[in-house]
Amino acid sequence: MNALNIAVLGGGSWGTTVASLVARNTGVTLWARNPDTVEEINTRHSNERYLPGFRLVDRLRATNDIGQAVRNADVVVMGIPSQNFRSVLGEVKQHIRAWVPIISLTKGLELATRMRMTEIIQQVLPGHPVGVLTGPNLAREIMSGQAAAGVIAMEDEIIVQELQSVFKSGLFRVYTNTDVIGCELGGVLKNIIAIAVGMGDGQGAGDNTRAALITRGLSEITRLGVAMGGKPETFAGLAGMGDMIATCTSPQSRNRHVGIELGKGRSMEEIIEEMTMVAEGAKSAPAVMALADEHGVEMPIASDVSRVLAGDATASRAFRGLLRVEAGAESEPG
Ligand SMILES: NC(=O)c1ccc[n+]([C@@H]2O[C@H](COP(=O)([O-])OP(=O)(O)OC[C@H]3O[C@@H](n4cnc5c(N)ncnc54)[C@H](O)[C@@H]3O)[C@@H](O)[C@H]2O)c1
Ligand SMILES: O=P(O)(O)OC[C@H](O)CO
Repeated sequence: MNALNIAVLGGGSWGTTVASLVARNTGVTLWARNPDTVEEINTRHSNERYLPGFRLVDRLRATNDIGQAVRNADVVVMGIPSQNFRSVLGEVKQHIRAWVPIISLTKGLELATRMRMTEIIQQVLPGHPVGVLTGPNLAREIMSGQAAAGVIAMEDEIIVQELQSVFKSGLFRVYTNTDVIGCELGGVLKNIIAIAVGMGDGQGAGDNTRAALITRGLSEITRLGVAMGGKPETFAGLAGMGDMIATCTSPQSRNRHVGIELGKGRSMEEIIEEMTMVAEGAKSAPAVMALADEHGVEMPIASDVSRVLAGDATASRAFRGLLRVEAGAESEPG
């Protein structure tokens, strides 16, 4: 048992899952903005809206007072979707103690600035050690007790090893990595490829097609990730290939779900209206394309997905285009 106080912010699927996992190891306060969610977690040990049918660890405590969660925290964990991340950090700033590490669970970019979440943390709260917890980690599968592996990435080799023991548990194996940029971008960029794979699946594409999209998708996200400062080997690990496989093949993935519905010919408005949870790839796609332009990286799959998301192409046209592209050497884009 650790003696650290951990604040997990965000009472959605992943924030609640991580808080429940960590509560097996040490004290956790989960901050959720919805008072009903807080009441339900504290009295019934469940969060039915996001994790239906699952029981949370009894000793997990929730609050809707962010100051109460953050004031005595030794580590702050951010499970807030990317477009609201900065505003919540602004509230964190009013309560956090000096040098407390901040770990992001979020797999998106801020649309207005194209920034990664760890960049936003460094901007809003300079001096705090920053990191990400990422990898092939579908919340409901972890809640159901299936074995999984993740990665905690921080630049400081000593702090990252200390935090590894906060997050790991019997069936959740946590590896360390010092490539924060690569690990963070692996989680962000795979979401767009999962939408592409979903678009194919929604149109009845085969297993060979899915494998081609995943493999070519991995190569284009690696090119951008490396251009932005990530290490190539990170994209072959859990945060890259691992998360690509989980997200592109799981019926639980929200990003793949968006792609499937687009593939069936539905509009983004209809799809989003029916979803209660976030699909980060749909939000971050324009920022990803702007970064690809800025770094001179060709991303044909992401570019077609972006056009469909923006309503500038239909999924069936884009998908036919993806398969029609003239093939060159395997090491080249396209
Ligand atoms: N669900 C997963 O399996 C999973 C796994 C790994 C990473 N992630 C990532 O974790 C992040 C969070 O995803 P999730 O699955 O928990 O999403 P979710 O849609 O299940 O829940 C999001 C939560 O954030 C809360 N929220 C949104 N804006 C807020 C604000 N301004 N203040 C306070 N709370 C706010 C919502 O009320 C909701 O409780 C995403 O970036 C996602 O990509 C999710
Ligand atoms: O449900 P998704 O598509 O947001 O994916 C969840 C996680 O990122 C999988 O690791």
